[in-house]
Amino acid sequence: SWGYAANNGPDKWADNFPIANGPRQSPIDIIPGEASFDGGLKPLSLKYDPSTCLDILNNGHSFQVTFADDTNSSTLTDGPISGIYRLKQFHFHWGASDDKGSEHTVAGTKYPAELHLVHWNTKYPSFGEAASQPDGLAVVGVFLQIGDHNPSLQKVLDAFGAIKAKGKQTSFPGFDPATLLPACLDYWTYDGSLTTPPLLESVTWIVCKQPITLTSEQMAKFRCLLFSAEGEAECCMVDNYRPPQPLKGRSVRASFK
Ligand SMILES: NS(=O)(=O)c1ccc(B(O)O)cc1
Ligand SMILES: [Zn+2]
Repeated sequence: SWGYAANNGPDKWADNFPIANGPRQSPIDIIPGEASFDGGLKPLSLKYDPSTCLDILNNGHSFQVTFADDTNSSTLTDGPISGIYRLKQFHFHWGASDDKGSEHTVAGTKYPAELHLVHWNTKYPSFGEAASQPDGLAVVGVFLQIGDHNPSLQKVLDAFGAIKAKGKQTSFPGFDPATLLPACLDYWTYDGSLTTPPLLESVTWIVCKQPITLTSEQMAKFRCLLFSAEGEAECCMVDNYRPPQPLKGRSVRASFK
């Protein structure tokens, strides 16, 4: 099935997922000078309850931390969206070296990694239903850049020993994803898609301007995970990012001047 290798990677996804060439695909290159400030955009309201944090999983494409989404305990409201969106999971994309790894880029600049906090619109009965609707999902993207040690991220990295191979999962209680957010929540927003198959065009993207930091040693730990399952030839989980896609006439709005 799909992956990030030459034979099953982003350039091949259109074979099985023709929407890969659709009108609102993600990620994109964000050009700040071409984004239009929209004074009507509200500040993001992210309210997360650490008790909804369930487990951490290596799904063979990334690792993800999954949340209980049966109540409105961990939500995204305001910003560019209307209504209440529930946090379902967060995951990352990263490179084989610190000079690449993010999915969105900023005037061509690649960051070493990108965090995605995935939320679904509670006007629909479930994540699966929402994922097929044009206003079904809202993903908050946060860039990672090399700098100071990140104690919050270290808690996630410390769980990697239990999820090295594809399909491994372990309980991960009490983690507060708000500790992964930058101090400043200025953002760009545009209508886009999932960045992996099925590439559904159901995402309101909310990309934070300010990165969070981690050390190069912390970044190196991401690269110890495996795409491969136990017993298979080991394949390091790196370069699990889709490159920027054509804007196709879309507007990118900025919440800040
Ligand atoms: N990379 S992403 O945030 O666009 C994303 C989120 C969820 C899913 B999924 O649930 O299949 C796929 C991609
Ligand atoms: Zn993602």
